[in-house]
Amino acid sequence: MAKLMEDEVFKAFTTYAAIAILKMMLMAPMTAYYRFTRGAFANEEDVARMPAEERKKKLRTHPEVERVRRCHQNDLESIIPFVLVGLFYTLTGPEISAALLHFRLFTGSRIFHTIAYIGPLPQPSRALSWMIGMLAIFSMAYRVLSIVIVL
Ligand SMILES: N[C@@H](CCC(=O)N[C@@H](CS)C(=O)NCC(=O)O)C(=O)O
Repeated sequence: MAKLMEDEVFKAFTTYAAIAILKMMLMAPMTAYYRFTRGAFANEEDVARMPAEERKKKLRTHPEVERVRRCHQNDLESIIPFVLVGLFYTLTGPEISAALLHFRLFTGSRIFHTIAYIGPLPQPSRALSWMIGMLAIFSMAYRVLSIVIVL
């Protein structure tokens, strides 16, 4: 394990995986921020301390809160596969330049995806950033499978 931690590709992977995971985790406090500022809560107990006439009004969905939640959901659909496939890819011993290209493209694309989703920026900016992230994962998966495939 200590030896793995000295490997340049593994260190690069750990760096970018940590950035992507932290970005994804930021979506939770961002959801909370949107809930409070837009006054849109999900559970009875969240509004229990509010005056009775406000309670019903605040127990609702809000388009901007839902947008942040969809963005968070999309991160989960993309960043978890990146962390798993990226780990397998790292273990195949790729060139550092190729590995960095994959990790940077993926992480950059996810940061841009969030900006495009929350902004919101006009399409196809979000779709393109999502596609770049997916391509990076598929390209890593292709290398993994072409090296280790056992059927
Ligand atoms: N679960 C996604 C699958 C396809 C996807 O991830 N599309 C990208 C590019 S259009 C996206 O940002 N979808 C919006 C979303 O997941 O809320 C969906 O329902 O749209």
